[in-house]
Amino acid sequence: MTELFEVEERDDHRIAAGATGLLATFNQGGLLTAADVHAAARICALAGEDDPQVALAVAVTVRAARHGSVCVDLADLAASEGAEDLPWPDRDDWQTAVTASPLSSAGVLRREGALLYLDRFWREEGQVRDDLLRRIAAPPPVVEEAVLATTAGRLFPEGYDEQRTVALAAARQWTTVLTGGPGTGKTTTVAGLLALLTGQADRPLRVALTAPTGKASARLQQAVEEAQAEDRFTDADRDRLTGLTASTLHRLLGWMPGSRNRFRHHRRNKLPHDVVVVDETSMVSLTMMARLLEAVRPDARLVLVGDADQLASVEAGAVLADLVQGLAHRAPGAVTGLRTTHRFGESIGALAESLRQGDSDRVLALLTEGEERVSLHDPVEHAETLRARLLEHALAVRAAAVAGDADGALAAMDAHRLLCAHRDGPYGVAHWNRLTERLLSDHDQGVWQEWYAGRPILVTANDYGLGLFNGDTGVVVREGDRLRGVIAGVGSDLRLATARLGAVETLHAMTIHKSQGSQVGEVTLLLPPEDSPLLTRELFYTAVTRAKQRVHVVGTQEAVVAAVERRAQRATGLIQRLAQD
Ligand SMILES: Nc1ncnc2c1ncn2[C@@H]1O[C@H](COP(=O)(O)OP(=O)(O)OP(=O)(O)O)[C@@H](O)[C@H]1O
Repeated sequence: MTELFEVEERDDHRIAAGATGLLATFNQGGLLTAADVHAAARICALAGEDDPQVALAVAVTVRAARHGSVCVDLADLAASEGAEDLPWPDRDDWQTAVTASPLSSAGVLRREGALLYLDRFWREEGQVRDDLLRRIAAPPPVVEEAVLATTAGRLFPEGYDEQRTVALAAARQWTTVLTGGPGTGKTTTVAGLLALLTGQADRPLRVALTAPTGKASARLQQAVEEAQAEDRFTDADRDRLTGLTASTLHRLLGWMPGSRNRFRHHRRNKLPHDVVVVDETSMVSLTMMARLLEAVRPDARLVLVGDADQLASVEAGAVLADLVQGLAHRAPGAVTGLRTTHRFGESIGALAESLRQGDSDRVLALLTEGEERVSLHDPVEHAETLRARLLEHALAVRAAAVAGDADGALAAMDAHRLLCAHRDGPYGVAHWNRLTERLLSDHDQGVWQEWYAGRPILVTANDYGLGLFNGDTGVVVREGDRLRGVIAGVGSDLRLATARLGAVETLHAMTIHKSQGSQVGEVTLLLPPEDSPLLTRELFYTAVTRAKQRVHVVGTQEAVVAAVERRAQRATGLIQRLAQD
């Protein structure tokens, strides 16, 4: 389905002043925004291109990137539901015009079969493909099979068979994509794999544990350390694995001031690590994957861990899902999957699995069976209960924060979260954050300003100086007569004066996109109406799998069915390009 906007007023900011021809028509028709139109007009002007069909092709390619796609299939777009009434150019004429354009000869526009790219994404996708296939074609690492088998038998005893198979495969090759839903033992496998690899080495291995967000990388480190505390690991294993530190991908690659997509480590200055484990790979954009692959030494193990059924990265690409599908044909051994859930109560696991399979009848049945851990509530009938739940949790966070109990406040904050698909409007995070703060201030006069004890916060930008990372969460706590922002960390929390906290949002409610990489006790998932274009299976799955104990879905049955049946589609060419010789 193609999402169009409706022009609401004469000076709607999405309407481009001065646009003409097809660009103006598609802008007024709600497909292109002013930004798409201006970008296309500028690119065409620089190349001396005045064919309106080419300008339209550039604009829809720019638009696609805004929606997370790295390319666009012109013919598909023209035929897509919702956009049929726009005056699309004839498909063949359009392709011919694009091919003949000076923008194509200059390499600004790139074709790959039916797909049209802007140069940057075309190059990045090609680079990801080439680097991966080069790694996969290289002679495999030399391993001591006898030692490997004995150690694997100890680290992965009976009951850990699935994980043993995956860890052994990863030990025997340079590149592994390890997929699995929540609680399937991905971290357990990584912890065991690291011990297997250090057991093979005659010197301490340099291991990088990394993830797209600080929170996710810290969680990985903590989970690996917890797994290694188990009896299956010997003191010798633990000794060899001391000093593991986790960092965000940006920090691992060496973030440079003033540059978003260029890093200190690259093809000519590789990372020193022998093993690089990336968690939450579904959140990694095409651009970051390209930067990572070029920086990893060819003789370093690379393990890309994630859940391919989750939402894709905020920025363009759907790399993990593409690798799972694309490599399944090209290099099946490189993709390993874990299926058995070890953590969830039966019902959350079953709900996640039915969502993964797209079985809307089963999803509805599970939600309405009367099971305590997963339930569906009508938005109107449930409104009062939802408000009461939000207030109850907000009061619990506040009580601990006012008492100066940072651990208690952080724990209370992670006991429940309201997850929304939208940022704005009646189903959006902004509305529900405001509402919760109003409920809280009706109850407690101390809550009426921006900073108050018990304000849960979400960091929205990296600040390397302060050690804050996009996605970190925390809470404002009273400390004597001052307020402090306490950001949850591994081992120790970070305490900062509230004045130093720049890019933060209130976190009584959170978007599902931003919830990726985190888990909480209970989730209340507020589904938007069935016609919301954001309502997709991946969104639903991601929200449900954030919960450790309980999921309350608030929405109509129609919204549930629409969510299960609609896929979040992104146009990418990686699967096809991985198949090519
Ligand atoms: N084979 C197994 N048998 C029993 N328990 C297991 C097994 N594998 C893992 N577990 C336990 O299940 C829980 C989930 O495992 P783990 O954290 O490794 O999964 P995960 O896939 O990394 O989860 P997530 O990504 O959702 O955090 C842990 O408590 C772990 O100790």
